[in-house]
Amino acid sequence: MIPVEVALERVLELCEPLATEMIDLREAAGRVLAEPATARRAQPPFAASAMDGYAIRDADHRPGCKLKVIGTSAAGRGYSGAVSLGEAVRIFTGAPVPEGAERVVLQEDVERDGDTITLGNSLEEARHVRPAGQDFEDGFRFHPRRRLSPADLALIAAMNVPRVTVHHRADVAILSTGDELVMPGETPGPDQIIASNGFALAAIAEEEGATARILPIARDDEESLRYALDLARDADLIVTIGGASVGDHDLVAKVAGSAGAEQSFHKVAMRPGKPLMAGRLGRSIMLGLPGNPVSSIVCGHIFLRPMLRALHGLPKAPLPTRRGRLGTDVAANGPRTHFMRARLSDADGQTVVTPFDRQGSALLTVMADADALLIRPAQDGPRERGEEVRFIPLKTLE
Ligand SMILES: Nc1nc2c(c(=O)[nH]1)N[C@H]1C(S)=C(S)[C@@H](COP(=O)(O)OP(=O)(O)OC[C@H]3O[C@@H](n4cnc5c(N)ncnc54)[C@H](O)[C@@H]3O)O[C@H]1N2
Ligand code: MOO
Repeated sequence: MIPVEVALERVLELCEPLATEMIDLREAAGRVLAEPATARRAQPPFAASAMDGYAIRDADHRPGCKLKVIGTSAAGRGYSGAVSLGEAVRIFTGAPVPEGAERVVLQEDVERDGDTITLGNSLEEARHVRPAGQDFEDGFRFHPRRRLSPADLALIAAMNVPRVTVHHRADVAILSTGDELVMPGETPGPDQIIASNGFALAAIAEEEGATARILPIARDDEESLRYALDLARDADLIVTIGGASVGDHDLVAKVAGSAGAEQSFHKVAMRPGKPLMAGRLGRSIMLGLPGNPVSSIVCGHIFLRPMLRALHGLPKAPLPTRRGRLGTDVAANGPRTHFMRARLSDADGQTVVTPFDRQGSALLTVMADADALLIRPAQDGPRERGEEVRFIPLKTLE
């Protein structure tokens, strides 16, 4: 058994950024730029008004000053002339500030009578002009090391960049193994259960921006497993579920090995998730997850997410952890890092992490309710309520 950190390093060694492709910006949400986007113009490209009002000279900015309105500058249709002393141009938010004008007075601060405006007594200090290039200059390079967010897309669009170069989405093939499994909606025999884990793993993969396909269930015989692995041979990542342990029917390592898989490791000092394995099979990376539902989902978070991030071009790193206070006493931990399913709450601005009483690796109801995985390091002693602990949030957007 190797420690979780070492196992993660090993799986990440298998993951290099995928090839790149150019796509329309409209398709780029959640993708990772493989090359910087370069602004093809400054923003704003001209000094622009930040308010609706009148563009005037600084020297005319006095209470009671009377100015002649000589034209209009609207967004998309500027005023081509210049503003001299004693003159003003009607201007709207986003419109180019005409030559000569140095500030914009709010329309609320003037009185207009025909073509004349009179500045009021309480004038604002602010110029209400956005200088050209205030947001970014022409040639500005943008290369965030994150999945493109809604704001990132708007920024790239504003840079007048309609297409971007990104890493391919990882193609993840998910393969459940076991004679006991049938798909939801089928009629299980008396000794059968529903293959549930693939749905969680596919969703985790898709949340990370990968495409996921759930392959037909492989039976507990070598031929069926070989056939299923063959269906997955074009995948970037093959995730097998079950058949990873030491039972007579746990054939994944054996069949993958005879198909030419190079195993990086098998068995990790973690709970749940001990019989995890990883390696390479042909052009694919292979991640063999234990069959117990909670084990497979926890391994999906701890290993699959960082692997997909690396394949998509993000830095190789464990999932970020956060700090909180224990909501209850916990007993000493054993030799494996324990990822305890836990609930988060808030007390006086501090996050409180309370592990569920029931931690069985077959309890999907508990896993589904968990807000976080409380991390209990291997061999950690007993801990008391209120002590600081680390956890991995699972439901970040709620
Ligand atoms: N003698 C030992 N027995 C076991 C050990 C061990 O070290 N020595 N490890 C235990 C641990 S820990 C785990 S975890 C499990 C994992 O075993 P496998 O990966 O071989 O998984 P299976 O035996 O195939 O299945 C375990 C469990 O999960 C159910 N399962 C499998 N696939 C799915 C699926 N896609 N959806 C829903 N449920 C699934 C399966 O029916 C079993 O109930 O081994 C322990 N045993
Ligand atoms: O490692 Mo198993 O995943 O404890 O249930």
